[in-house]
Amino acid sequence: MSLDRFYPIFDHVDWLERLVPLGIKLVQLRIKDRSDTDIKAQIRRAKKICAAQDCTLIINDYWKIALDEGCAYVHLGQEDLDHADIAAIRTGGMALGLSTHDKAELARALALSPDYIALGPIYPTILKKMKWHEQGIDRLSTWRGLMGNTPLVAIGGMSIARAQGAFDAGADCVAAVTDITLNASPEDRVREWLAATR
Ligand SMILES: Cc1ncc(COP(=O)(O)OP(=O)(O)O)c(N)n1
Ligand SMILES: Cc1nc(C(=O)O)sc1CCOP(=O)(O)O
Ligand SMILES: [Mg+2]
Repeated sequence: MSLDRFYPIFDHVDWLERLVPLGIKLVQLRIKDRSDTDIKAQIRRAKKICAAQDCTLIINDYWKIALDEGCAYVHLGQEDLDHADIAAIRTGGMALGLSTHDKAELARALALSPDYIALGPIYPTILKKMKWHEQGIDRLSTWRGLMGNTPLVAIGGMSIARAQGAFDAGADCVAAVTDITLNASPEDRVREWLAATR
């Protein structure tokens, strides 16, 4: 399954309702600190929105709810992996994306034959506090060389101006959060991303 080159990430389904119809073909719902009932309701809405727009929906963290709700794709970080049932995810037919930040994490991820691997933070991020220093663009080339044909996602401090450098270094796809959500016009920003990555 090939990934669209533009991979926006949002923390509430309201963002998907507003922005996916602009032409987004790959999106992550990254909900934090909500009840299971609320998460389930948001996932149900997100599935409808994405199905109507032919957009691939990736659910962050909540692999069990995603499985129960018939979702097609989940994203897990290294801590999430400690508690996830990978066999259940695979038996349930879900595709799997994984986060990596160093070579040990990359080896762990590759052993699970994921559908993509994300490397971050490529640049400093203001979204969340991370123990990882910025990786830099060159690290994407290192990952590319170690990953065979597994798709590579660049994340962390990404912007349109920085995207081409990530692609040139070997990324297949660029993920972004605050470049869109903190923009004065998220709609215009999404249109700009789409134009720059198509
Ligand atoms: C595409 C993509 N890459 C990395 C992450 C981060 O996942 P994780 O390390 O589990 O951290 P949280 O996003 O859960 O805070 C991601 N969500 N998506
Ligand atoms: C959620 C997330 N994961 C990262 C990682 O490196 O694993 S960086 C990141 C935040 C991305 O947000 P922004 O585009 O606003 O920097
Ligand atoms: Mg996570």
